[in-house]
Amino acid sequence: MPQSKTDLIFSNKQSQVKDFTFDAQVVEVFPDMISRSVPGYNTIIDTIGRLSQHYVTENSNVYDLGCSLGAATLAMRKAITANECQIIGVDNSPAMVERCRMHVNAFKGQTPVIINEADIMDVEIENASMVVLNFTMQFIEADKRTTLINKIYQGLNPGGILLLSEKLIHEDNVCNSLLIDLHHDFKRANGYSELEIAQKRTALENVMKPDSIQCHQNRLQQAGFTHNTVWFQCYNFFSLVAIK
Ligand SMILES: Nc1ncnc2c1ncn2[C@@H]1O[C@H](C[S@+](CC[C@H]([NH3+])C(=O)[O-])CC(=O)[O-])[C@@H](O)[C@H]1O
Ligand SMILES: O=C(O)C(=O)Cc1ccccc1
Repeated sequence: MPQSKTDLIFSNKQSQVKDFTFDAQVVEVFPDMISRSVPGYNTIIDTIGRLSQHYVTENSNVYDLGCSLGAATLAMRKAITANECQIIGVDNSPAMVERCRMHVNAFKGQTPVIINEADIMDVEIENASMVVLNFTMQFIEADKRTTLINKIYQGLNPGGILLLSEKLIHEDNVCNSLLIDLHHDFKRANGYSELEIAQKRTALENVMKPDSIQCHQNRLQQAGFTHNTVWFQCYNFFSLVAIK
């Protein structure tokens, strides 16, 4: 990923903090924002690449839903060894899609990549060996999440894998506060001020609604996934894999 500008979006006091959107201003600083805000982000991207090497099969589709600037797509394109497959990245932010296409075109790779500007709720999933939802489902309305996971299950081939990463809430209030405090410490250690932390929290309040790990696992089981395991957790962020 090319060098990114420093995220200063929430550094000045705003009289009214607006709901967070993935606009051109966010795109400009996104790599810096996500790596300073999400513990383990780079580990997760590396692991997505590793998993794609194992799970992506010949003549199949690979989906990166909510692909942002294409970090997961590029990690998979580097790692995939199977022939005749394609990666389909999807994002509904025009600014993200434009920059993502630039990133994808800046590197060469064996596996073809298509970046579609669309709502992931409208995308058909078919003949998939791997689907990535890396910190995207938390932005989908809660009542649509079951439909989305069911659609992914239906579109996966037997043996196919879903990688799902999300911010989480802990069902126990004391543990939940502890995890949030540790996340805020992490942000402070990465140079964010109290004002930046507080204003971003307000901006995300209406647009990002995390579920508990238990809620995610129940949804996956109800969709038909018989195997799933959390492979990563740091504070209130986790990543799991589910296999059909
Ligand atoms: N309904 C939707 N349809 C399509 N895209 C959507 C939708 N809702 C949100 N998005 C898109 O989902 C992405 C979420 S960021 C994913 C990081 C990436 N996966 C990464 O591995 O770097 C996570 C974060 O910033 O916390 C944004 O680009 C939105 O435009
Ligand atoms: O910053 C946060 O608190 C997050 O939850 C992570 C994040 C990262 C990038 C955009 C939106 C949320």
